[in-house]
Amino acid sequence: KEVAQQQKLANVVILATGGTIAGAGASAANSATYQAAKLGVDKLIAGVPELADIANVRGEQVMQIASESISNDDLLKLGKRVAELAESKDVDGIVITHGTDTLEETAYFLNLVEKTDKPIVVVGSMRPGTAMSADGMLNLYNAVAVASDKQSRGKGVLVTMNDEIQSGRDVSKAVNIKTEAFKSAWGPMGMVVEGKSYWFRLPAKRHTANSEFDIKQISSLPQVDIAYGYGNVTDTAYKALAQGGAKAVIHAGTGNGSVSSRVVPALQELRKNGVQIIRSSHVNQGGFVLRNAEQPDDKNDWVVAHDLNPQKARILAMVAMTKTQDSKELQRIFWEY
Ligand SMILES: NC(=O)C[C@H](N)C(=O)O
Repeated sequence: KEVAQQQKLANVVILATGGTIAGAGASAANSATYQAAKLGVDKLIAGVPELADIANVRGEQVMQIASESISNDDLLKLGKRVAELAESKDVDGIVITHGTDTLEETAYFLNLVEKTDKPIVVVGSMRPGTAMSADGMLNLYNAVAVASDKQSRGKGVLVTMNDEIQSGRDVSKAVNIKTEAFKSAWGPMGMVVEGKSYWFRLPAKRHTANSEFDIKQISSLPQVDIAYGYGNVTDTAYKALAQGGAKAVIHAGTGNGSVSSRVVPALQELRKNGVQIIRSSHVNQGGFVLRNAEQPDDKNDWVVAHDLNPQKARILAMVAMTKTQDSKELQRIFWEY
């Protein structure tokens, strides 16, 4: 009977990378003071015995770090392992446990480069497993439930936090002290309740199997950096980033990606020297940057990030620049993904 049950269940691999979901604090009262990336994947799985009721789960430790320390090389390593597993006949879905600080970046990266329809779900937690009302167990259970569900196929990389199913493209960490931490300007795609998913929306942007990018063809990512716009800003950071070797600078601009008159000449100069300038917005919910609004992008040969926040714009710029150095191509890619 047990064998028959196992045959019916989906095979889900949990790739663990660290983060608070693998964190531990000194006392149950420590919900914010703790060390991330302490528990191994086997302990995470053993902590949620109910996983065995919804999937045949096995774990792999890909790395063990807090997500603020994730590098481009780490992204490539994780991305390549996900691609290998997605090609394997006996894998139906993949869950990635991840710190929440850069979870939105990794989820978007995978959304761009994994050529598969199989569910890929990225999940984290806001409290360590040792804390009262820890959220990691339920988030992980929900992630495995969504990764096991045939309905999750072809919907791009997903994020399950706080009972919501979010698009890995749209979602962003919006609050850092609540378990309701992840928001998307365009709303969640669905809900997951007691292991069952309820879907309401589909992503309109290109992703995964329909993407022109393939992790198997990417061996390194170009350096792309971000500089922040604010009152009284100077051009020092922008120039320093270019001097440090940035191939593109994301302008984390005020409002609709507006650029201070003190910074405009430096950005025009950088562009003349071959650095791509990409205007994004650092407004918290729903930045929306349009070409030639606020700045003459056609004249300056700059690119706009549209609704992508600066950290997501960095991911797309890096991936796109593995294929093209042409600003018009870059802009097309920013509209399509
Ligand atoms: N909640 C978290 O996971 C935060 C942690 N600093 C991380 O991103 O790894």
